[in-house]
Amino acid sequence: MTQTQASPDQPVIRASHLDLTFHTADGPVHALKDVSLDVPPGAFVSFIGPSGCGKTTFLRCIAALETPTGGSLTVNGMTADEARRARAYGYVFQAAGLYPRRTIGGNIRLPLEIMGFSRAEQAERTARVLDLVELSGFEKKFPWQLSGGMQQRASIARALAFDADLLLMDEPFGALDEIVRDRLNEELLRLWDKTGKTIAFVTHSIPEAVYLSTHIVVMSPRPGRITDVIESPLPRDRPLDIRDTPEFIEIAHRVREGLRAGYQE
Ligand SMILES: Nc1ncnc2c1ncn2[C@@H]1O[C@H](COP(=O)(O)OP(=O)(O)OP(=O)(O)O)[C@@H](O)[C@H]1O
Repeated sequence: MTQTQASPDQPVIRASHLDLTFHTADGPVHALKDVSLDVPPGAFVSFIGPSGCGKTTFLRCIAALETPTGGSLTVNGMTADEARRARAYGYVFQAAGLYPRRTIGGNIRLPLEIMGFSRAEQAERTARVLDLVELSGFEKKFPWQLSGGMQQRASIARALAFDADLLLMDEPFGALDEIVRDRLNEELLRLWDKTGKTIAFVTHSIPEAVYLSTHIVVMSPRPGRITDVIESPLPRDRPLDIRDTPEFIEIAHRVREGLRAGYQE
């Protein structure tokens, strides 16, 4: 079983002048343009930008689900393909995507079964990740017996189960109401703090990006470019009411300005 560990001084994600043009029947679609970014180990990086600016495409390049047409990309020092084979990341999608005929435990065990973990290790890992997302006791339930927020937590547990250093999350809480989203944001920060993982997180929400992140990457409308990378001065320990502080409001303002600048270029 290959588990990759990032070395302390090597970026987990390194994109250098990344470009991606889709060739479609209607002509070329330039999705990413000259995207350069280093994501250090343990960072929580949010990607924010208008619809269609290439946020998902960038995540899919990291996961080797798309192939860039220019520039270079490494994940833990490997090519995206190598990183995929080494299972260097877990991927959480907007929809929880749980198999309805499998229990929550069965869903979490599935990738572990495929990877050839022993039954004992599958059981140990499933219990540990269910505890991490506060779903202990729900292992034998089916997805339809859980609320949307709980399903999304189960999908996070599944992505955590093989213990990759990197978690890719594509608008995981976009479909949830604000109260549930707030709670899951708090839980995700706790989980990040506890596990020390690197997280790349796509969102449309400025408060969510500012609340969660150590780094906020602001992107422009298509072709997606990076217009600003904001390093957050907020402390690691963040109660929800930090959102009312002047520091928080100032960062949110800078994100908004970055988004606006992207439209004007
Ligand atoms: N497989 C594909 N073939 C052709 N065009 C594509 C493909 N995938 C994405 N695109 C286009 O590339 C651009 C970027 O799409 P992407 O989904 O990455 O944007 P996004 O920023 O994640 O958008 P949203 O916030 O709405 O999810 C869009 O114009 C989209 O239509």
